[in-house]
Amino acid sequence: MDSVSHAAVISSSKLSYGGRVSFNKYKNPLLRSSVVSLRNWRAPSRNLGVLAARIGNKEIDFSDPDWKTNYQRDFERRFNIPHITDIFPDADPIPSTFCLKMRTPIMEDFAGGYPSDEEWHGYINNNDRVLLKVIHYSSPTSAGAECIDPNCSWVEQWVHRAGPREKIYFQPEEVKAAIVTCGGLCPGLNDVIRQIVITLEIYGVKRIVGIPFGYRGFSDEGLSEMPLSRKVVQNVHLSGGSLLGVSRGGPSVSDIVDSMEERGINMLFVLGGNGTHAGANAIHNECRRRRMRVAVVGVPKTIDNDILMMDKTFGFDTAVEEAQRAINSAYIEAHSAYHGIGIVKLMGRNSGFIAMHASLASGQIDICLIPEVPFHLHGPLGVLRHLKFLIETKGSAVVCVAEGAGQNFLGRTNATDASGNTVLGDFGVHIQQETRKYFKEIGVHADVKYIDPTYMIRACRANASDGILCTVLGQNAVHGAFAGYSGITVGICNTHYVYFPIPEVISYPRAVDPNSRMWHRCLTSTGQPDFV
Ligand SMILES: Nc1ncnc2c1ncn2[C@@H]1O[C@H](COP(=O)(O)OP(=O)(O)OP(=O)(O)O)[C@@H](O)[C@H]1O
Ligand SMILES: O=P(O)(O)OC[C@H]1O[C@](O)(CO)[C@@H](O)[C@@H]1O
Ligand SMILES: [Mg+2]
Repeated sequence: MDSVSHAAVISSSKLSYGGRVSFNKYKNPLLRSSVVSLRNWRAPSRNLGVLAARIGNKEIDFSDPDWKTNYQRDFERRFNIPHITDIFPDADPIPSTFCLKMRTPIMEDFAGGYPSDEEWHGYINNNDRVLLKVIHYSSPTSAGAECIDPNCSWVEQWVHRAGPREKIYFQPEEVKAAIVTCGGLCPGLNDVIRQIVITLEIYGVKRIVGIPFGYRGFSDEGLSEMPLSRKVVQNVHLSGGSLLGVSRGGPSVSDIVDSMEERGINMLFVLGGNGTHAGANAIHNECRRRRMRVAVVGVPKTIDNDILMMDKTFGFDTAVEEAQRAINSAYIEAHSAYHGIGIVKLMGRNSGFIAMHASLASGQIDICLIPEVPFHLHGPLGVLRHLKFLIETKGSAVVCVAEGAGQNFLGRTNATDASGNTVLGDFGVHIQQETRKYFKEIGVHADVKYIDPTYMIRACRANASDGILCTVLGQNAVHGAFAGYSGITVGICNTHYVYFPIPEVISYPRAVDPNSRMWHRCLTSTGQPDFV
């Protein structure tokens, strides 16, 4: 009897963004983004008696008639985005240099009394908010219900709307802006760089530089900053990768901030994943500690789509699209061979979003294995037995595995990369070998083909959908910095663009919820049984 693959939801790397997180039946990711422990909370049911939940340092007593108001107040506080006036209360804003010139309205067009040209300026008001959750679950047992209290009450939660403000807190001629790209590659990095530069220039910024090869570029002698302008970035989005280069590891936060001070950088745009954002937040805090008038703004970058609260991160769509070619090849190989089995391994260290979405998109996958959903390989309920069934009934099969799936079947290496991320074992190779062995043992012919397109799905140009996302995120990053915000990141939430405080989106990696509608849709599409 083999062991069951465990849900690898929390990275065991050195990155600890928000302390330890205890997972439980409670489904609301907002609650999970702090240390959450529930007391006297048993199951989502309407008829429970004493109820309380600990959220961060706060205890919620659901019998208190004001619990919702208090929760919302606390939520507002947590999702408040740091502003320059927090440390410089006397900082005076100036009218924005970002021009939103509208055409002169023709009165017939606005017969109902549309605002005049003066009133309709097109800027975002600082009090504008976007609703974080849009489903009003009528029951805690509703599919995918994300409840705060056991009755699954409706609690409005709002986050800050992104975009250009009427007043700005930086004189463009005094700005030196820097862009840095860290972590692994992701389609769309160049699109974001391009748009940040273009938008900065529209505000009137003349000094814009790229920091080469991630945070390392702040400290490594011999790596000099790259002057950026519209001319330099005009066509960079036509190719994949990062114009600036990427890296893992690098200098300490204090060395990075020393370097920023030396270079006179007062706007820093940081493109990266969880680790990079943890770094960006630490840089923001250090700048505040030193009372530097600086804006640090992140743009979440990960093909894995593992950042909390966002509809998606840029590069994810493209990665899913690129994965189609590998899946289709695996399908053709499997379908054309006698008892063909195609296996495709896709990226996704902690989260199976790429594998799940690529499987759904292709319609060619019979078995999708992701880190979040435990499974047996061997035994009567195991994956291999199901493969035998598929060979007997369909004649061929295609399997899609996420890189982080099935890690418990492999020996631990304890190896880490330069950023401290755990180096995973190769489950794709393992399942390929086990499949061959299994069919040999049972005396059934099987023609197993293994495709690992790992870097091919991210080392490519962004598709059109990601291109748009990158463009809007890049613009909003600049708007956020000029509006005086720092320690924030940009994202898309329920199709609207928003600013989040960094700690709230990186407290743990976002993962596929095995109870979600999307995972169930994937199962409906593949037709796979539970392998436990
Ligand atoms: N907790 C942290 N505090 C400060 N810096 C960090 C922290 N974690 C990671 N970093 C730095 O952030 C950079 C990128 O981290 P990492 O290699 O983990 O990639 P990432 O941003 O998570 O992107 P990817 O999605 O590609 O893994 C590295 O230079 C690393 O040193
Ligand atoms: O080989 P590299 O560059 O460290 O990147 C690999 C990692 O990048 C990721 O896509 C994360 O962004 C993981 O899924 C994968 O493990
Ligand atoms: Mg990471």
